[in-house]
Amino acid sequence: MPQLSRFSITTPLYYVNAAPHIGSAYTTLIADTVARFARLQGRPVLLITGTDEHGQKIQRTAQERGLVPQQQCDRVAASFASLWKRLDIQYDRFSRTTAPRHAAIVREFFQSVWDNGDIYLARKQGWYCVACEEFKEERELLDGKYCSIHTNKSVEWRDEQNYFFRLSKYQSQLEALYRDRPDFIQPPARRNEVLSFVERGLNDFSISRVNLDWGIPVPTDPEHTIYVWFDALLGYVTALLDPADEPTLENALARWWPVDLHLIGKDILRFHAVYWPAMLMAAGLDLPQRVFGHGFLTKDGLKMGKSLGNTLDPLAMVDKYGADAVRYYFLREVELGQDGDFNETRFVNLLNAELANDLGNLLNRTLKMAGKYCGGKTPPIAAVDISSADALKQLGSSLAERVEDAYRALMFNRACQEVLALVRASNKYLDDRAPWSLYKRGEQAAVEQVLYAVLESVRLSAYLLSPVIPNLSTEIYRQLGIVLDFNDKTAIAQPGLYVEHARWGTLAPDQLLGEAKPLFARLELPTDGAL
Ligand SMILES: Nc1ncnc2c1ncn2[C@@H]1O[C@H](COP(=O)(O)OP(=O)(O)OP(=O)(O)O)[C@@H](O)[C@H]1O
Ligand SMILES: [Zn+2]
Repeated sequence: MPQLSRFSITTPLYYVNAAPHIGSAYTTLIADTVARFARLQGRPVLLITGTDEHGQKIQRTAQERGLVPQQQCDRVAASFASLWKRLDIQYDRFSRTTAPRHAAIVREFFQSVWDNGDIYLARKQGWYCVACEEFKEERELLDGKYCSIHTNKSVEWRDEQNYFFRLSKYQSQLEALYRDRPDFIQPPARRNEVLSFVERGLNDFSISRVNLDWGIPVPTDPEHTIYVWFDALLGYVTALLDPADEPTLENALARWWPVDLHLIGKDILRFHAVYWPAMLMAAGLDLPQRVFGHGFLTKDGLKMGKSLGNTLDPLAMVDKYGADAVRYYFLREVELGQDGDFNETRFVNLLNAELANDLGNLLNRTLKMAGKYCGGKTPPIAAVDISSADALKQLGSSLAERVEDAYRALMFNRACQEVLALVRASNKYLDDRAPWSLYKRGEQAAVEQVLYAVLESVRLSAYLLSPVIPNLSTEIYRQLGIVLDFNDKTAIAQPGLYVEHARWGTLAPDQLLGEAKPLFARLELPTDGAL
């Protein structure tokens, strides 16, 4: 069997200024779904997430809470890791920028850019948003000098000696990159944003701070601390080290570099699509394959964020509704790249309609019929004996290809809708063929054919939705009498499994079915106990 290509994906390394919220969970859920789909196909996968722990934002937050910065970092990093567990996120690496190995990587990288002549000392004046950890152009600010992302934080004037990175030197190389690799930045709206930013002309940016000790000292001048973003982006590289590796760039880049996909929110697009590739060029390293900047989850039109505090608590959501429900809602409901406003009533209605009714009831009523009409076993027929004109066989046979395309294009809502189309067609098929009447008329062969076609369609749906709803998919398989745990990375990556399970017609005849149980309990509409 040919070796399938490796796949590496990153989420942002989240600031540890506050516990994670549903926005941080959103990016991580998507990344996990992409990673799970690649694993399902048998590809070697590395999913990187982690935390960005340096800088003034963290130092100040720790001060406000009466903690030393490392305590603040340890507490919040742990809350991220435990949320990912609750949401069934299977990351391979959790990169923390306060790890000593990371400092070694940053020093080596800085030195290599320094040796390339791309770092110099100069005076920096400008408006700084501590919540963004970014200098802002005056024209970008709201009235009263507020940050346009952190609308409750006013920017601060800075005038200091900083080390600068010669970004301007990479103007034409960056333009060539965007031209030659039109897919480097996605979706197109984000690409256009970057193109027009770069067209205006790139300025060198400062990569050190003075009067800040919470960070990594500049190797050539320890009075200065490396700018948090210069350090944080390299957290992706540190994460590539195997635990036993010496922390050198060579070791880090040996296996998984370049990263296939940096998945981020649109707030940090410039860092990933402009600064980061230029930094890599300066160090003579390969560039990542693609950067996807998704939209914001909003509340009343404003980006939910830790700094604004207008967030939803993902733990409360998981406690109330379960991980699969949360995963399904965000992947199915929001078109990646667009903003999405969260609405709990819509959440409940969608899950009731699609998971409880369309999918759950279909499985339940078909299993009950199989219990009555086929002795609790899968019907004793083979898929090849079902006519190729059969509606479900037809739809099911081409489904994997469409769903694969959708996952590859990161169009999860489309992937879910494609599967849902088979589920809905199965419900209609069952109603139209009415196996209960066929049974009364003694048409056993027809009953078996109908039940096989529906059960097999449910199985295929569960398989293809498993990157989104791994627990429900495992439960569907169990009820169908098939042992496969979609949270078991090794089990799902067995060679040949994808080819076998992603096609229509895999369900074996005459096998004992599992016990039928309601798959997904209907949710109550929110009243006063709303999230
Ligand atoms: N409202 C949101 N919608 C979608 N993604 C979000 C949202 N908020 C944060 N994210 C994700 O988190 C990343 C930013 O991480 P960060 O740690 O800065 O979180 P934050 O909540 O935006 O913090 P702050 O409000 O302090 O800026 C974004 O690029 C995106 O991946
Ligand atoms: Zn800001």
